[in-house]
Amino acid sequence: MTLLAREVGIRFGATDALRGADIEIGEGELVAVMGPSGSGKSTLLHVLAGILRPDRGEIRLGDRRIDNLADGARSSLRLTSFGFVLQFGDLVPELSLRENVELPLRLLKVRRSETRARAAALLRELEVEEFADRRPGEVSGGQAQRAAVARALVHRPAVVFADEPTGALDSVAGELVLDALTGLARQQGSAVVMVTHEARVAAYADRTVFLRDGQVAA
Ligand SMILES: Nc1ncnc2c1ncn2[C@@H]1O[C@H](COP(=O)(O)OP(=O)(O)OP(=O)(O)O)[C@@H](O)[C@H]1O
Repeated sequence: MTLLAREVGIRFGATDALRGADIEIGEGELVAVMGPSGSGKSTLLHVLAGILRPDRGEIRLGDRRIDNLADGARSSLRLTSFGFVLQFGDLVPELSLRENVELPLRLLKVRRSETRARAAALLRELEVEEFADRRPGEVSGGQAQRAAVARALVHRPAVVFADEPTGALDSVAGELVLDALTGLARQQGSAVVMVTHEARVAAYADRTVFLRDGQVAA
């Protein structure tokens, strides 16, 4: 499904964070978003993902307009169609890596046996199986972030949003996370929208979009 933002604007007080931003992410496409600090990268991600509601413009997922959905419908859309990887893995600290990865499927009421099998397969593929029963605080940052990648992809979302997914990692751990994120997304046909300030990270994407002053540069 294509994710499309057209003429999107949002203002925080006196700051126009987005000023008529246009972007289209094709089905299964990996797009990096770059631009100076304050240019609106994170805001664009949050608007595309239905976390922030734009003041103007529209967002569409496939043929469905999603920016004007009620809060409940937007939450359930996020759960079914989107996955998230943030800079500092936002895994639930009280749950094991395995339980964190299973969480989206449990919320979606997928059968228990299938939930277990899918989470286990991803944990194995991302090479964090041996730490699966530890909590996020008991593994390295890179291991936790790979579990966050598994959690973002386990329900095979249409789009995964990643905001500086390797920002807190050294380059070796960062590469493992990017290999995992982009490799799995390509394998299962999930699109990725990834905010980064590093060209090395953007190189994993099919295409890079540049933001400047709240607009997508041509
Ligand atoms: N909740 C908010 N309240 C007020 N201003 C905000 C808020 N969120 C973002 N802004 C402002 O909107 C503009 C865009 O912010 P945004 O975080 O999207 O930029 P960014 O390109 O992701 O920056 P960085 O690379 O530094 O993370 C900035 O001027 C920022 O100060």
